Parts: sequence; C-alpha cells; structure tokens
Amino acid sequence: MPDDHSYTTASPRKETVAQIQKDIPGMPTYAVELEGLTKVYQAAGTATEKRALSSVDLKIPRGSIFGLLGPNGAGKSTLINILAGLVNKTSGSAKIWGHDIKEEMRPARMSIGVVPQELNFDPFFTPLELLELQAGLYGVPKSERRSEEILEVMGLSDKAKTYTRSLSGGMKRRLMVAKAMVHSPPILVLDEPTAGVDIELRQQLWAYVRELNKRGTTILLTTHYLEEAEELCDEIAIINHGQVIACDTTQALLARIESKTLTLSLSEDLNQLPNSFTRFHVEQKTPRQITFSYKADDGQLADILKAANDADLNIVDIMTDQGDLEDIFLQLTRGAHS
Ligand SMILES: Nc1ncnc2c1ncn2[C@@H]1O[C@H](COP(=O)(O)OP(=O)(O)OP(=O)(O)O)[C@@H](O)[C@H]1O
Repeated sequence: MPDDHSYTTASPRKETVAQIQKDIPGMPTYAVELEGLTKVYQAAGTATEKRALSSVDLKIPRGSIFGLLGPNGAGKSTLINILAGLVNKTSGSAKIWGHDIKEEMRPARMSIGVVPQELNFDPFFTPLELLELQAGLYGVPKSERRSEEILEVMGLSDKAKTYTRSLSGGMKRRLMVAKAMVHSPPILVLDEPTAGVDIELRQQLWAYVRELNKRGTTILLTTHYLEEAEELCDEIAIINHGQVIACDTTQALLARIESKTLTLSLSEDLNQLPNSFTRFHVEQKTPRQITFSYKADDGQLADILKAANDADLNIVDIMTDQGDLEDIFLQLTRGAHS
C-alpha cells in the first residue's frame, strides 16, 4: 500500500512526470485514476435524470499540476465531489493514490485534501487553532501534527495566533489551503482557487501552489481562467457535457491546434490574394492586411514567409500571435456541439 503522504518528497515537473516516476517502488504512478466514471443525478421525486459525468477515463500523474477545464455545468464539481466523498458515483471506478474510493474509503480520503471555493472557517479562531481542530477531525495524533510547519509553508507563521477575521483576503485563501493540508495528503484539489481574486493575489497564490508542488504534492485544480491553466498546469483535461474531450500536456495542447497567426500589413491595397497563397489557411481582413494561421509545430512559417516574399508584396509590418488555450478551448467545445 503506498503510504508516503509526506509533502516533502522531491517532485519532478513538466510533461514527463508520469514516465519519470512510474518506477519508484511503493508509489503509484498516478495520483488519481478514473475509469468509466459516470454520474447520473436523479431529481428528487421525479423520473428526470441528469447525466453529469459520462464514462470519464482520466489519469493524473503523481507529482503533476493537473488542470480540469470546462464551461459551466460541464461536470467538474461533480468529479471533484466524487473524489472528496461528497457525491456517490453511479458507475465506473475511481482510485486516489492507488486506493479505490469505495473499497478503501478511508485511505482514499486520507490521501486527498480539498480546498473548496468558499471560505469556510470561523472568524473567531486563530489559524493555529483552526489547523489543530481540523487535524483532530482527521484523527491526526498530536505528536504527528505539523500545524506550525504548514503555516510556515503558506506564509502565515506571523499570523498563527491572530483572529482569522483580521487576515487579508489572500491570507484567508492561503489558510484554506493550509487547512486542507493538515493530514499531509499527497494530493491537493483546488476548486477555482482564484475565482474573483485580483491579479496580484492570483500570482501570489500561484507561487504557493508551485511551492507545494515542488515539495511533492500533486495538484488538481479546476479553473475558468485559461491563463491560469496555461501558466500553472503540466497537463490539462478539457471536459464538456460530462465527457473528457481533450487530455494532454499543456505544451502538446497548445502545439496541436492551428493557433498561431502571422499578419502582414501592406503599404497598398491588395485586390486579390496571390494564387500561391491558396495552399495556406489565409484571410484578408482589410485591403491592407493578410492573416495566415498555422500550426505551431509543422514548420509552415518558413513557407509562408517565402511565398510572401515571392509575391512581391510591399510589406510594412509583420505581427505574430501565439494563440493560447482560449483558442483551443473554443475550437474544442465548439466542435463538441456540432
Ligand atoms: N445535485 C444535483 N442534482 C441534479 N443535477 C445536478 C446536481 N448537481 C449538478 N447537477 C447538474 O449536473 C451537471 C454538472 O454540474 P457540475 O456542478 O458538476 O458542473 P461544473 O462543471 O462544476 O459547473 P460550474 O463550473 O458551473 O460549477 C449540470 O448540468 C448540473 O446542473
């Protein structure tokens, strides 16, 4: 039984996390493994059913920061609530740190800490009291509690004995994370960690999440902010209508879609696109502006530049745009509807 729940274990990063880690004895390759996970809600007293998750297969590598993205109502909260033990699955299986959530409920629960969206603590407790209370709820013996160490990691040491109501918004959010860490779970789930949080605070929280990950905690986060996923996550699953429609490393997701653009600005109006341009994905947005779209990884840029040069255009400016997860997300979710 894998039981190293310490978050001081070194953690490799980026896309090879699963490959690097799979051979460590006693440690699961995947922090979370879902197979055919399905949830159908039954509206109380009626025959109406709502299929919130439909046969979801997902493998979250140990040591990764994994993003779960999806539009409202896609099924993200249902998935997290099943892992947290708050919602019962209808069928399929889910393993947390190698433990089946049904057959081995207790070790599965002890392997995960969930940070909900809403602040949920009594403002008249101090951070230290809150963590001690929470550790008690999880049955962590006094000798094994690490409340002070956790407060230190989350940058809250000097507020350990202050009423939580006097903490800043950012500190309160960090305290929520600290609270989810009292039983030293190897997996931390953050549900929309920066919803409604300003840019500065968001950056600060990202830094703490990265720090926890460096210390060995696998992070699963849901977010509406694609920028957040792009910035933080090693791997991303996009979920729509209860189904996983894409799951890949962040890099591969960004590379696989036709998401880069090159825009040429011309000194004169162009009445007709040169024939040599028809082999490209090209659009003339104004008489003096042509935009090419191309895949980041197929080396088309050199061909485009050569064709533009051969066409003797009077180019006065060239602009490129990376494209981002937003483009990918829109392309994929649009595709799923059609
Ligand atoms: N208790 C419930 N009873 C019936 N239907 C539910 C229940 N909880 C969620 N649903 C439905 O299941 C679907 C998935 O909801 P879920 O909350 O998991 O989505 P989500 O991706 O978390 O959305 P959001 O980003 O808005 O929180 C939605 O259509 C929702 O209305």
